[in-house]
Amino acid sequence: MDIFVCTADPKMEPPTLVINTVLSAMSYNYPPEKLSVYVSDDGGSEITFYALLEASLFSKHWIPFCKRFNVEPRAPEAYFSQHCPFLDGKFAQELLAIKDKTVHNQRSQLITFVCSWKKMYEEMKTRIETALETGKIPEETRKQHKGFSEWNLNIKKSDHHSIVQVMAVGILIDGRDTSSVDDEGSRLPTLVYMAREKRPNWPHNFKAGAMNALIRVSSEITNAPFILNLDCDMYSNNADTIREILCFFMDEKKGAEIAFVQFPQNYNNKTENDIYGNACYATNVVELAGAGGYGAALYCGTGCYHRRESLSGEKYSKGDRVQLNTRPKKYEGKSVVDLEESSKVLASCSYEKGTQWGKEMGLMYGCPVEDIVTGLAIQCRGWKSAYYNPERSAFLGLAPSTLEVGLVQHKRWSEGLSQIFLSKYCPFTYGHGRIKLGAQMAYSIYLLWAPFSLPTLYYVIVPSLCLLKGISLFPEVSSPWFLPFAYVFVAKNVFSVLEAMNCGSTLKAWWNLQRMWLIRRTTSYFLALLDIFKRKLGISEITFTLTDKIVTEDASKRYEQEIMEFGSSSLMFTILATLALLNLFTLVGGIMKLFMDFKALEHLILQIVLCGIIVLINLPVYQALFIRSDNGRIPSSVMFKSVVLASVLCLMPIYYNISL
Ligand SMILES: O=c1ccn([C@@H]2O[C@H](COP(=O)(O)OP(=O)(O)O[C@H]3O[C@H](CO)[C@@H](O)[C@H](O)[C@H]3O)[C@@H](O)[C@H]2O)c(=O)[nH]1
Ligand SMILES: [Mn+2]
Repeated sequence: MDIFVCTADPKMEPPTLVINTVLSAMSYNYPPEKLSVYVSDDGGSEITFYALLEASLFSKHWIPFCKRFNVEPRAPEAYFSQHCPFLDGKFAQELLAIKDKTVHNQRSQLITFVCSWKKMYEEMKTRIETALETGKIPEETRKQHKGFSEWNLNIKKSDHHSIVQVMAVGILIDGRDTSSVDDEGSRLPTLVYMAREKRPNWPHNFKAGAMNALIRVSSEITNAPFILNLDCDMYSNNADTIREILCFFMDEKKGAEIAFVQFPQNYNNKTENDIYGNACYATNVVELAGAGGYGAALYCGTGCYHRRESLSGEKYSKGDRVQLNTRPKKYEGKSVVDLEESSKVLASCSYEKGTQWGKEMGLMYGCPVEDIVTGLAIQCRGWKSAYYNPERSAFLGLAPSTLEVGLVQHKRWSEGLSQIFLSKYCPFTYGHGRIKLGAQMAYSIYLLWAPFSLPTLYYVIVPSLCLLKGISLFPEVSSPWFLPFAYVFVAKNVFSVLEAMNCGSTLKAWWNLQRMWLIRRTTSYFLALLDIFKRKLGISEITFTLTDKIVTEDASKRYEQEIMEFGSSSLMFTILATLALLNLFTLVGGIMKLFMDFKALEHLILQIVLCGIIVLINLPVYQALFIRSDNGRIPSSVMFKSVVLASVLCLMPIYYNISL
């Protein structure tokens, strides 16, 4: 099993986060000589390399501890934060009360261990954080690994990751080496650091480029038949997952056709009522599982186990039974230095020139959601994929904890997804005859996110403006045509609430999700749609805005209290505040009109209901505009712009023609 962990920027993705993921992956319950962890560092940062060196030393104590006491989760930060009560006075009292001697001894031994490893972990964390702040690595450590010499020549600063010219492959632990053992004398898994070469004039293809370099480098070093792909913020939360997924791949009847097994993205920082709609209750339990039912689970970029052949571009053909134990082991007999040197060639910019990498081989280039399009292409090459959502989350990651970060992420996603729909990979054409119709449709509900912004914008602008002018758009209450409208509205929402609650959501979380859908569709998806057109016209290029994994203490407090975070003058906030105000103005205007002419209620009722719901859903926006005074409120410049824009919209004359 080769495990790939991708990271791209030591400031936005702190090295301590990366090593937590790495340590959790290294301590899987799986034979260490068959387990390797590869870290791709697109930031080319010496500090990340240093952090990994620290982690490799820490792992010698951590792995045997985890295995001996069978602890979970095995990411130290998460473990210590969950087991803090362990160390307080109450626990000591409970310990005294345990009569059984063996249990008592075991418990007290565990506590001694936890205390000493926690201290050791905290010290290591401080060293790494100091190194990150000062940009300096202790001289002592520098001497410990020749890998640091890579940073002597070319770069001083790793901030400019697009001009970073470091190329390094450092094998920090060589799993073949019988002398690299942990505290208890057991072998350690292999640990490799890779920073592929980057040059200003070569496209580096973001995460897809990093993954492809990892596929090649790992094939040179360990060449395991299965690959687990993790983002740097997603730690393993269950040490037995590898053994579980092997049941899919090695199933006598159906195993051979399985290309990958995808787990849902779950988060360890989610709050009770999921203010930013990250938890995806119904998506994880119903939608993705449904696609998996068609043998076409979507590849979601992290928490996914792959069969190496399928990821490298091979087609599935019936009767092809891969002999897992007879794979060529190219690395046998080669020294670490040789392996590092030969891997560097594979991680260089020019290696892919004139090859099929990024097209037929590896992850696909040219799309900001490389994961989804690659998964679809693999399925169209005849493979099947499975979706697995066990009771205990297999992985836990970090969900965006501010509104802006979440919206930027959705913009990238919706842009990439709709780009697939408009490309030759459109599931209805490319997938025709290759994947089932149900699977094509399952893909399309995501691929059409961006265009869905248009009807949503229509519904939040036009009916409200017409209400203000007294123009009726929907059937009157007494008309038989009123029924279908009312039915669709009620049935859709009742169903949606029941479904969400059934999947573990709370009522408030469902309501919050409705707000997020409204906001996403009118901001992220709309802007994504504009960018898609710009790209079609050749005006803009594809980008990948990294999701920031750290927030200020102040903002993270508000996140825990589920108070929406605005606090910047992003264009998206101007749009959402304008729409919220527009509906507030039109609702007030509409109601005033009713006071003058009560009979109008009959034909304006649906618009009033619609406008009223939009206002209700936007309550946190009005609070952020007018009531709140903390740093997360909507800045006054945005407020000013949106008041002007909403008023202009209200004053706009509307010409209409009733021909009925
Ligand atoms: O040039 C890059 C950019 C990103 N990454 C890594 O890619 C991962 C995902 O980036 P992130 O900013 O966290 O994006 P998310 O939106 O949170 O990621 C989701 O969406 C992406 C596609 O848009 C997928 O690649 C991810 O796997 C999936 O988790 C992270 O580990 C990054 O370090 C790189 O290695 N190189
Ligand atoms: Mn992420």
